[in-house]
Amino acid sequence: MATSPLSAATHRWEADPILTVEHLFMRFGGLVAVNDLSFNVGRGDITALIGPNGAGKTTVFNCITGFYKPSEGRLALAHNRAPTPDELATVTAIGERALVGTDAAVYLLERMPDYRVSGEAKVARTFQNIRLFTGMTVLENLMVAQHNALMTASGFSLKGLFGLPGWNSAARAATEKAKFWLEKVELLDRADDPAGDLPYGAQRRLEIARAMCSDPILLCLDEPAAGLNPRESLELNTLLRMIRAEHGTSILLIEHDMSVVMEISDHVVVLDYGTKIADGTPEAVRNDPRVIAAYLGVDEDAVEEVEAEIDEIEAQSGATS
Ligand SMILES: Nc1ncnc2c1ncn2[C@@H]1O[C@H](COP(=O)(O)OP(=O)(O)OP(=O)(O)O)[C@@H](O)[C@H]1O
Repeated sequence: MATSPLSAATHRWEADPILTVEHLFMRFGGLVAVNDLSFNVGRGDITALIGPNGAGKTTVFNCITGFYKPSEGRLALAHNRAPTPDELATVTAIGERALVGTDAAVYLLERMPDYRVSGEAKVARTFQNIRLFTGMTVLENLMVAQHNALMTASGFSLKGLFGLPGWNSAARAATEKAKFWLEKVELLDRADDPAGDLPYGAQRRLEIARAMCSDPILLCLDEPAAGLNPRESLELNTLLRMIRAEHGTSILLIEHDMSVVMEISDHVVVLDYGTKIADGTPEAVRNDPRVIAAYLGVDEDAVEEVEAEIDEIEAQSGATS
């Protein structure tokens, strides 16, 4: 993986973005669910997209992962290194969905259907409501996730039925990868059980394992901590840190659980009514009066009041330290 030299003052999402969202709009009839949204996801970062209910977070995920075609905007995903302005201008102008070079590639996700976003651009996602094949075994769920690789190995023919070597080795590799991820999410001993029999927290981990079986470079998780107890939330933090550290996978997550967001994120982007109201480190965002106002549900006039209160609290804590 190419890395950029980072000075202490530079954030990864500025110096080496893996995803650049520019002027994204999503309209449903008269409703503007996402309104001129721009932000970067840093390569190797854990980035959280947060905001009150109905702020537009899932809609942003649906645009990134090809489930929705955005009304306007550019979503550039960069493999290996960020594209130069020239490369970005070229791929935009020629109307192609990607510019693939020998050392790097850039994909314009707004031009791609969901199966290409996952298969070619290598973006995987999980959903707010768990979507496992509950009647299949835990292992089978991870094999299905590798369907594309196995189909390619089969030459889209009957090679698999005749046990030809290419297909056999691909099937072996898929089983090994599935077992690897089952071990990482501590579900190897449940491999042969129906996925629907797993407790809720384990099903959430299985979803993440399934997404990782497609070797994503960007993993998008929609509320991974929803419904987890505090111990399971801590285990989730450990799992996501491991995925980032050992696999270099960048992670973008939507999350309401602030203990997860503040604990593991490098970067937090805050939406309210489809508009970005804050973008920075967890510390900066936590103390941002607009964020506090949005979460407390106070109107704009009250923001200055909240700001003054924060200033006062900070002045007091500064005086006592
Ligand atoms: N397919 C759709 N058709 C019409 N309106 C939609 C559609 N999808 C989302 N919306 C609307 O867009 C707005 C943003 O919804 P979205 O689900 O993206 O918010 P969210 O921030 O993910 O909310 P939550 O935290 O509750 O999941 C809401 O007003 C929602 O009703």
